[in-house]
Amino acid sequence: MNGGTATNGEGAVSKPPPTPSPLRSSKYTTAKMRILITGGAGFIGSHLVDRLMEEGTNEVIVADNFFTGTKENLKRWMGHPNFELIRHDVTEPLLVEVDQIYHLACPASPIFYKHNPVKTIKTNVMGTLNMLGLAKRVGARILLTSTSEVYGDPLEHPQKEEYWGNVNPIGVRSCYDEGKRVAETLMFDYHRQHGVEIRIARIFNTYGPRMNIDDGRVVSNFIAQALRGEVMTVQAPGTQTRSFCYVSDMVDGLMKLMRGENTGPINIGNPGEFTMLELAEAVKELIAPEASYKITENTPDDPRQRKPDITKATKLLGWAPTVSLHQGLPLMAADFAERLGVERKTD
Ligand SMILES: O=c1ccn([C@@H]2O[C@H](COP(=O)(O)OP(=O)(O)O[C@H]3OC[C@@H](O)[C@H](O)[C@H]3O)[C@@H](O)[C@H]2O)c(=O)[nH]1
Repeated sequence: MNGGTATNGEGAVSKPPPTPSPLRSSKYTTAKMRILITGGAGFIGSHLVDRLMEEGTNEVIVADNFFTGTKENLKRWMGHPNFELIRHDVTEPLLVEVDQIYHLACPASPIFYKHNPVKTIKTNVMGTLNMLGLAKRVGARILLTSTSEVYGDPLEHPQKEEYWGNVNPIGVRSCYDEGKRVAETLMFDYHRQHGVEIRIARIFNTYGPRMNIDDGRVVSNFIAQALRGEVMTVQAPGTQTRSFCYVSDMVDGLMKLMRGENTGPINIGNPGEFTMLELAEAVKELIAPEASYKITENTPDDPRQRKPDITKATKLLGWAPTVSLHQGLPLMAADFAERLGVERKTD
């Protein structure tokens, strides 16, 4: 918990955060931590819920508006005494007494976040303001899942946290990348002005079981297409690169960041870098040798390269990814095949 006073960076001291209700430490409470996860019904959020619930000592509250998340992802925990699910949109204020907030809520697939850009930027700006207001009121530590998209179409490669990015402020991706940049600003202003304990993760492309099958992102598209016997759609030119992190590694990094002493921002991602053509080849090799691909039209402002420098995560959090793309793709394909009802040859 956030115990003492904090300086606002200009020498002034802000008020100490409120102490939790005395009932929280009564003998009837078995949970050590009460943790709110916004977007907890989504892909990364639900894996984080699993990890926190499996620890057995946490009470987990999920707030989700189910725009891209689903109850299905959480069905394992429904009815568990340490678990609560609230249908809630973070653009509205939320009042719950918690110790930690993992603030993940926001559509993350470009086709979804561009679908209603005004809503996306509201989610990033008002949603983060609301969660910071909550953190301030109850003295909770808050972690924001920011994104590699804050680096835009990066002119430095690989991307270090010190790089300020190359972002188009009026483009079709701006609702997301500028939205997350403002969210980071809000986090630091609440930290400096009000002493809120913040953590910022810049997460790079993440994949794994439970991604929406028609999510629109590249790994889910290629796997779903390969399993359905469709042609994989490599968007031009195909030489653009991404670095793909398996979801269990991502969750591990987020938890280490939340529990460590560094505010961040810290890059969490797998530095293995692949062109989209190489990714299509890997899906062919590992999942469906008969699959084929075609080059299709790309969308505006698509970053040409992306690869995290994870020196900070390694040094400050003792974190590094453990699952390679070649190990992770078949695990995700098994989940997709099951959900699609596709029989796969296992020889
Ligand atoms: O079917 C497809 C989909 C996408 N692509 C390409 O694959 C690359 C990656 O695209 P994705 O849609 O998966 O994701 P992006 O890297 O553009 O954005 C992502 O960045 C990091 C996170 O914050 C978000 O998950 C998301 O915004 C792009 O170059 C895109 O052109 C394809 O080649 N084929």
